[in-house]
Parts: sequence; structure tokens; C-alpha cells
Amino acid sequence: MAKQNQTLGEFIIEKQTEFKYSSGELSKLINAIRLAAKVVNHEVNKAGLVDILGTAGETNVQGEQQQKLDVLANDAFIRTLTNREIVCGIASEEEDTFVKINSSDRNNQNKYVVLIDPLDGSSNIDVNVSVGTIFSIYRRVTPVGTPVTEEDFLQPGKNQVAAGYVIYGTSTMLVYTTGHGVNGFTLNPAIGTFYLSHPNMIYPDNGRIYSINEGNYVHFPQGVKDYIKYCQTEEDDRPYTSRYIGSLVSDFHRNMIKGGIFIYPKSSKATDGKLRLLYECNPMAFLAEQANAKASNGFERILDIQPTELHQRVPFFCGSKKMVEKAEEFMQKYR
Ligand SMILES: O=P(O)(O)OC[C@H]1O[C@](O)(COP(=O)(O)O)[C@@H](O)[C@@H]1O
Ligand SMILES: [Mg+2]
Ligand SMILES: [Mg+2]
Repeated sequence: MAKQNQTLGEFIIEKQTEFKYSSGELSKLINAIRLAAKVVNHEVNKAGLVDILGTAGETNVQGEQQQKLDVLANDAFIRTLTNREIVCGIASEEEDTFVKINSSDRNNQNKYVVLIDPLDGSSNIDVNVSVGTIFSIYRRVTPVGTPVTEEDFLQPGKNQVAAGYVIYGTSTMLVYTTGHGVNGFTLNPAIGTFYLSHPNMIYPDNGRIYSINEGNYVHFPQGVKDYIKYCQTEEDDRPYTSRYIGSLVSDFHRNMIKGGIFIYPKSSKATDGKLRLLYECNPMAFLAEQANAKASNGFERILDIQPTELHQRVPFFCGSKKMVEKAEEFMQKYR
């Protein structure tokens, strides 16, 4: 049983002993992510003091201007995971294609691949609003001992063995699941240790917060427009409150604690929406379902979607079960 204020390190060991056949590889991997998160946290906290605000001058495969912190966080996670030789491949929002980790054959004995969004909420970096990191872990499908292929990354979200995020906000937290509930750990910056502060996190079944970039309203599908109107109507426990931070991790975290729905729909400007299936929607959907919530593309369960491309985008409806079901009802009307 998770004990309040248990350290993340203790929790990882305790959870490992619960699995008789566990090789300890996943524990080492979560530990490495913990370390990389601390490295990035250190940089994020002093952004503005040192020259890490602003753009890096490069454009990533999505055609987005890379922020200096995007690049820094990407390097920190790839370096930390590579040096510990515990994964056989990494895919990242900031890398055109997946990175094969095979400095020596021994590396290929590893059975996990990791997909990361090293810095989520990039548009908020320079304005001191909370940002995050998102990670997703799979067991490879190709034989151990052979170089990884794209097939190892293009797995449906329901195959994830672990997923989580780090939020660099008023405090720094690491929140993750290995398919046995969701637990949140807060970093004590004085001693650099994560402590279990939010055991067994559960989304309220219903909520009163809706979170969507209404600036795109005119481009939204009619179902989404109708749902927004529903949220704003003076009836029953409505109107709901509108909250939109613009960092997926932060909007998700708030909704998980308070109850709410986050929607990034497709639009006439972005026919598949904006968020990436593999390293944004799948990990958040796994966490949501483990916390008794729901995640779909408005019609289909996110975790059932068969990926076809590393950086593909999907419409994203995620949050308190009753709210997502209501939004899906509106979408169904126009299917
Ligand atoms: O500015 P918009 O269009 O509302 O988009 C905000 C969304 O884009 C993101 O910033 C995309 O993630 P990245 O910052 O990792 O590219 C999400 O965190 C956020 O939910
Ligand atoms: Mg992101
Ligand atoms: Mg990002």
C-alpha cells in the first residue's frame, strides 16, 4: 500500500517487488526519467536568468519553431536514457524520426521503447506559465537483439506499459501509471527528492470546468460549437467555468484534480486537430482511464487507435467521464 510521503525511489522498488517476474528494467527506466526531469526542472526554474528563453532558430518536423528549452529538454532526456542503456529506441516530438539506441549490441537486449514530448506547452515558456514533459513506454514488438523498427513505436495506446508527465509549475510534480492506478509525486527542491503527495489520483466523474481554445470557435465542427453552448447555458449546474492554460499537461492536471473536460478538436484549419497521438494523446489517455476518466477523438477510444505515423495528430476529448460522454453525444449528432 502506497505510503504518504514515501519517496519515488522507494515507491518504484516497492512496486517492482509486487511483480514476481519483473526484471527491474522498467524501474530503472522510471528512475532515469526521474533524473532527466530534475535536470530539466533545474533549467526551467532559472529560465530568464540564463539565456534559455526564446527560439533556438531551428524548425522541427512539425514545422514549429523550436524553443531553446524544447531542445534542451530533448537533449536531457535522450542523453539520460541513452547513457543508462535501458531502452532500445526513443521517439520524440523534436526528432524527425525515432532514435535507435545501439551503441553496442548489448543495448539491443533492452525491451522498452520510449516516446516523449520533452517540453509541452512551449508557447508558455517565455511567459512563465507552467509547462511539462510527457512520456509513454512500450515493450518492443520486434525481437530483442535486433535493431528497433518503426513498428515498435506505432503501437495502439492500449499496449502502453507505463505513461506519465512532469509538470513544472508552482511546484514540480511527476505523475505516472504502470497500469495500476495513477500516483503523483512532488519534488522537494531543497533536497531534490520526489515524495508521494497525491496517491491514487482519481478524476471526479463529473465537473464544472471546460477547457478549449475558443479563439478557434468559428473553425470548430458543429458538435463542438453545440457542446460549448451547452457548457455556457444557464441550466442545472451550468454555466461551467472556462479555463485554458494552453499547456496540455497543466490543463489535464487541473481537470484531474477538480473535474473537467479538455478538448482540442479538429477544425477547418487543422483537419486532424493539433495534438500528437503517440506522445501527447496516448499517454494522457492511459492516465485518464487509470484515473477513472475517459479519452476519445469525439467518437473512438484514443487507446484503440492504430497509429500509422510517428507524428500523426488526432482530435482529443479528455476528462471527467460524464462530461466526455456528453460532448460525444453532441459530436454523434453530426457524424
Ligand atoms: O495554442 P493552442 O493552439 O491553443 O495549442 C495549445 C496546445 O499546444 C501544445 O502547446 C502543444 O504541445 P507542444 O508545446 O509540446 O508543442 C499543448 O500543450 C497545448 O494544449
Ligand atoms: Mg506538447
Ligand atoms: Mg513539446
